[in-house]
Amino acid sequence: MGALYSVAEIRQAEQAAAAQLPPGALMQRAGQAAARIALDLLGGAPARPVLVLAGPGNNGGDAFEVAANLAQAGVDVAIVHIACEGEPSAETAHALGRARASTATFADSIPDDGQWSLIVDGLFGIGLARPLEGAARAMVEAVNAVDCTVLALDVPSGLDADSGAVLGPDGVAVIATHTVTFIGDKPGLHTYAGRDYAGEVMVARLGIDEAMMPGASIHLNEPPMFELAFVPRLHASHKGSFGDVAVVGGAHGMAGAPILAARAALFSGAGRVYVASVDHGPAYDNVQPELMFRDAATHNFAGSTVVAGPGMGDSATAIRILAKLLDGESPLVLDADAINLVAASPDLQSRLSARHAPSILTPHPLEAARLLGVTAGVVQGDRLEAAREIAARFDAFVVLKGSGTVIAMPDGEAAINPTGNPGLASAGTGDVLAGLCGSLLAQGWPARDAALAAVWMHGQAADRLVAQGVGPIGLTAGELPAAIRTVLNRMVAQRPKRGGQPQS
Ligand SMILES: NC(=O)C1=CN([C@@H]2O[C@H](COP(=O)(O)OP(=O)(O)OC[C@H]3O[C@@H](n4cnc5c(N)ncnc54)[C@H](OP(=O)(O)O)[C@@H]3O)[C@@H](O)[C@H]2O)[C@@H](O)CC1
Ligand SMILES: Nc1ncnc2c1ncn2[C@@H]1O[C@H](COP(=O)(O)OP(=O)(O)O)[C@@H](O)[C@H]1O
Ligand SMILES: [K+]
Repeated sequence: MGALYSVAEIRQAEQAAAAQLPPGALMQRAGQAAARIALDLLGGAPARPVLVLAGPGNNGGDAFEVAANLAQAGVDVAIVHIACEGEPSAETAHALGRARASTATFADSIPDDGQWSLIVDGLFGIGLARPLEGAARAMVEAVNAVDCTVLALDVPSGLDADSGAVLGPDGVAVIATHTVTFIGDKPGLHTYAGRDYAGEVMVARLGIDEAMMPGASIHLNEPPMFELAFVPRLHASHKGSFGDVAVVGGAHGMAGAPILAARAALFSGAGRVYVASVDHGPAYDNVQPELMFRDAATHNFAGSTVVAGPGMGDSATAIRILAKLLDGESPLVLDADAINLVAASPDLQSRLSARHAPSILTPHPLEAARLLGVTAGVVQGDRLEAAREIAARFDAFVVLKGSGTVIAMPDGEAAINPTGNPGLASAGTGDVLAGLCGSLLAQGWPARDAALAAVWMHGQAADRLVAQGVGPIGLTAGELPAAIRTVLNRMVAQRPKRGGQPQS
């Protein structure tokens, strides 16, 4: 499965492998793998030269190997090198010698009028220690101003491989169309700014055996992580077999938010779905008359999975209802205002931590920041750490939303979601996700699998809609439930077979 490794873990694997190999072997393999990908991207004899940017460290060494290999393959290559102040590593010095001995030419800076068939970014990799300044910064800005295919070596220069943040308050990083990353995949390529800067990510393992890699605690959220939880339905089933969901929210002026969550629950297979309004909500939904409407203050939630928060507001009634729900035994999804209410109340926080039934929290970065008592900038600067911290603090399953949503479990396991697109950046899509999480819980899914599958399907549904021309611009939250239903039924149909008795 798609393991993601921290920089520290990659360094550990690199050292273990290098100890068993001739000097420079890993860098040579990195150069060969990247040159193969570069030749594929060029797709035949290029009309224009390839520009290779080589930094002061070993990322620059990889770049020299790529340059030498491309030159050997008959490609016209120009190299711009930022030399290091001291001595380069032995393998980088060797790679530089190979590049100098090849037909590649060296220039002091990127020519203003240069036109390239491909730019190879070998400025900085996992050794990036501080924001880019001076010549390096100017070079990155020049690359980003050119409309050209850009292949980043290991990591787009300027991007933190652990967090997906661009280094520095006003930092810059290379916007690559493709990234070939070495030894193992890295979380920062898939979350926060990472998806925009890395482009398509390819992993070159450099011949390092899986067994030599450290056990990963972070994975890409892909179907093998959760697909066994999809169960085909038995003929001998009825609506009571698929659980009840009650969505609590809908303060004055916010009646639509719980309805979106409720529709998502209905379209993803919950047996019965209620909307419990905190503020005298509508009597029925004429688009989805299957939904049942109740008063949250008097509704009996026993036996239901509860999704609390969409449009819930912060009234005394909302706080009282939330306290009761936190003390109850129903599986809970807490979203939006329910998260804000918990963040503002040490009393609600201790009730949440003390729960025995599963809780899934679905904060966006600002809601997560309120829970942690920090700014949204701090959360975004290390999304994995923020999600894990909330999961540990409240013994809950956490979905930290945004590009590259992070899912963190109370036991420290974490995943980064690769599906979804900016079409989801519109009001109400989070309500749909909360309703989907609640629906899977109500159908008996373990909280871990429910959180992983809900996030993946929500993004996949948006990706399918965009592929059909429905978005990204103008995609509405209300269009998601039907698309989620299609994705879910496909997942059930494609689920790997498991022998044994029918499951009820
Ligand atoms: N070792 C191996 O077996 C393998 C390694 N591989 C490759 O090596 C890469 C890691 O190499 P690396 O450790 O040399 O770090 P790298 O990313 O080149 O940067 C360090 C240099 O940059 C400098 N520097 C840092 N930040 C800076 C800034 N903001 N502005 C200016 N300078 C800055 C820093 O200087 P210092 O901080 O020491 O002053 C140092 O000179 C890895 O990503 C992969 O591509 C592969 O070949 C596989 C085998
Ligand atoms: N640029 C993006 N790429 C991928 N997913 C996104 C993007 N922007 C938003 N999303 C997703 O859309 C949903 C938005 O949720 P939220 O911010 O709670 O909105 P709302 O409260 O309006 O429903 C989340 O699932 C989030 O991960
Ligand atoms: K790079």
